[in-house]
Amino acid sequence: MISSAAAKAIIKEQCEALPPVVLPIKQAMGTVLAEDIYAPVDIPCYPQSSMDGYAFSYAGWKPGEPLDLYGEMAAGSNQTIELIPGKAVRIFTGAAVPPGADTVVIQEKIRLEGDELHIEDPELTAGDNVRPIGSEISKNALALEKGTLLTAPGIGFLAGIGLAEVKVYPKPRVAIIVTGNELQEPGKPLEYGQVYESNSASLTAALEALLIRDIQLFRVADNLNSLSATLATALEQSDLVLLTGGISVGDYDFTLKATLECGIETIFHKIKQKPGKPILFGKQGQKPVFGLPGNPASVMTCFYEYVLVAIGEMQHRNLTLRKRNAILANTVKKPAGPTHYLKGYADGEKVMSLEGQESYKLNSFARANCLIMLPEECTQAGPGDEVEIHILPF
Ligand SMILES: Nc1nc2c(c(=O)[nH]1)N[C@H]1C(S)=C(S)[C@@H](COP(=O)(O)OP(=O)(O)OC[C@H]3O[C@@H](n4cnc5c(N)ncnc54)[C@H](O)[C@@H]3O)O[C@H]1N2
Ligand code: MOO
Repeated sequence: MISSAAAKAIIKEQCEALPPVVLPIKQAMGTVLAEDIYAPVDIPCYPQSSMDGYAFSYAGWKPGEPLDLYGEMAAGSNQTIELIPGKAVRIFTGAAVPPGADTVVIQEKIRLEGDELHIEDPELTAGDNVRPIGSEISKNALALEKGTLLTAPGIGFLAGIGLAEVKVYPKPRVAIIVTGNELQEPGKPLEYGQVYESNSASLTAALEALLIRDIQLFRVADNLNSLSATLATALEQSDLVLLTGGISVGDYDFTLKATLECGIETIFHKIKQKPGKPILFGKQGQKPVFGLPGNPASVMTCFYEYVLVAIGEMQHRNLTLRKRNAILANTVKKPAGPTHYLKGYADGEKVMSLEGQESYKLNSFARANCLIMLPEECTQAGPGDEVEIHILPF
């Protein structure tokens, strides 16, 4: 059985970025640029007033003397005014500062007497309140580098330089296959021996939090033929397959067999850890496949510790949970051997291991904001001890 750290390294090495696609920028949130972007135009592409006020030539003005008012420039106006020294044009924020003018005085700092404009701003200097051509970015300059994660402001920036689409590494299309005869849909009454199916809900929510929207859900009974057929379909229609359940050693656990029938190469099966020991990671060609142990807390732990690593590689970004050290507030015990991931709640420097760590329980996970990582050799840690925590992305 491999260690948790080795498993992460293998996933990172085995997964690769999906081929780049061109997307409308409004669909590119959370993707990573697959090319350098150069500005197609100067921004701003004309000298632009940053305030409501009056534009004039600073050199053509004698402080203390009034300027003659001459016309108006509103934002969006395309009229061409050539301003001669000694005159001032009424101007509004965003409007083009006309040729001949180079400075804007704000309207709070003037006095009007008929058509005479008296400037009452002793601090005013040449060029004030005017955004020069190309002052945000000049034409053909590098706007954003390949590898940049597109955030909301980043998308706005690209729109602001006039781009309608961008070449990015796309988000994966994900298939979730939940297996188990005992599973009942939430909202329906439970029969004897049934459990509510929750893995598809938690996985879908975790994927949607990454803005992954192309998610297909398959529910399959514990039957090798059905599972193999469903897995084959899922592989055809997605970039990443997540199975839950059926990966252990029971007579009705068919996940490993189905992956082999579908030509999936097993990269590893089982990690020296708790929860989630029987996890399987395989690939069909370049397509990653995870067999997640069915217990709901194992599914979530494996998603955040391992599946995120794979999705990050596929999207050309690092999605690994952020790590830091924290001071443990209570006592935890474990046998030497496996790495343990405990549901924890971190508050400032301190972290508390929550009640209810068994892998069938989500009630502690629902209140957690981190996972406490207890390394293989650790057998006990207590109040005041420093532990490594992995911050959950919510
Ligand atoms: N003899 C052994 N038995 C088990 C071992 C072992 O090493 N030897 N490992 C245990 C561990 S650890 C885990 S984890 C589980 C993993 O089992 P499977 O992946 O085969 O999962 P299932 O048996 O199908 O389900 C486990 C558990 O989770 C519930 N479940 C499954 N799917 C869902 C779902 N979609 N929503 C909610 N709950 C689900 C299922 O009802 C079971 O209670 O194996 C141990 N056994
Ligand atoms: O390691 Mo399995 O995930 O508890 O219960």
